[in-house]
Amino acid sequence: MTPEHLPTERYDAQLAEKVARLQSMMAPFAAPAPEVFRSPVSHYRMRAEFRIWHDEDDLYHIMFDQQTKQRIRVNSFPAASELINALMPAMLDGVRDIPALRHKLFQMDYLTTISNQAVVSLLYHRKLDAEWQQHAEALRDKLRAQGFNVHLIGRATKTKIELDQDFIDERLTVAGKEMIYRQVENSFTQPNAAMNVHMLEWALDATQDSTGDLLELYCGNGNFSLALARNFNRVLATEIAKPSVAAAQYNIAANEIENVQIIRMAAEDFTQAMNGVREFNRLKGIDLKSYQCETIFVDPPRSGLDADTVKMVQAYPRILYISCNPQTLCENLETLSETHNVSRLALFDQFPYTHHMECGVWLTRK
Ligand SMILES: C[S@@+](CC[C@H](N)C(=O)[O-])C[C@H]1O[C@@H](n2cnc3c(N)ncnc32)[C@H](O)[C@@H]1O
Repeated sequence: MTPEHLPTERYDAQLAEKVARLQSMMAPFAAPAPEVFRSPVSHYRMRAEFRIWHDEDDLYHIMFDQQTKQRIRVNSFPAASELINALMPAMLDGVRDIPALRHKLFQMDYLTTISNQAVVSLLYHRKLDAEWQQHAEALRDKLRAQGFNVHLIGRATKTKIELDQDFIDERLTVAGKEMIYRQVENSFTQPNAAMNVHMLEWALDATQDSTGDLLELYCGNGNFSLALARNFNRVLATEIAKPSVAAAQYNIAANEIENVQIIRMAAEDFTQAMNGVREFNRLKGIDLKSYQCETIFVDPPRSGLDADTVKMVQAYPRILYISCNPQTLCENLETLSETHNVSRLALFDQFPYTHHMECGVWLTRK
């Protein structure tokens, strides 16, 4: 695959290979056949980052070939949203002839939503000054006059200048209900919006007959917490990153959801609190014992769950586990499968044309 050409004709074969690979990885755990969710074959990524190459009076977006490390010029990027593709030439046109915007610009990061909002970050190897800000504001206004709903951010060492805001608001219809999700620049969000909706709807379906409350670790901006709130009395969710927690708090209010509480804490610390190893100020005023959690939901980073958290998770009758790395999922399942059955398995093709797989398991106590 080159950045400008997606082998769409090979999409089905590549997905079939992933299904077979996942099935063989999950065979030791007697998992059922996966429920498979296809991605759109193009324009599926809501975010993309490019290096910027300066060539005399011109400049363009580039990527590096992962194998050969060679530089590849990228005029269009069909994996990314239509909005990113429309913004890419507009950004270059806006920067090319303005030395204050162009000087030592080395990267542009794009984040977009299907609600058609965008934030573009310009990264520099130099200090940003008032002149930069003045020209960036002019560029932003020019882009808006062209019809883009865009926000610009300048970044340099220890500096972040947001011209007006560093977030955009996504709107997703999840099982018939429109949800608002604030997404913050440089914070985690699911990259493939269509696949995110499949994941949310699958999680809702898996937990539809739940009773009691839900405990969630690694909740990000409340993506799953808010969608799943309708299946539980209450949701208690934790997340380490401050901007994501702030976005989650906003999203609770914006969606008028009253049964979700977010705590900013590392999963490892929360596990210690649950095990009574240590007391934490952040948990003051939160009556953990009042929660009747029969289900736990985890969506950890690629490294999976640490050993103590696996043990803590294992105490719950039902476990919903979304993973962007089946390798670490399988490592965790070696322990979890001692006490739980894999009742459902799903493959979400979040990363088409790559080897990466996103999957979900629904575990029920034996
Ligand atoms: C795969 S993302 C999932 C986020 C969210 N569930 C979603 O769908 O957008 C993993 C999240 O775990 C958070 N995280 C990473 N390490 C953590 C830790 N040690 N404790 C708690 N959260 C952590 C990251 O900030 C990120 O938001």
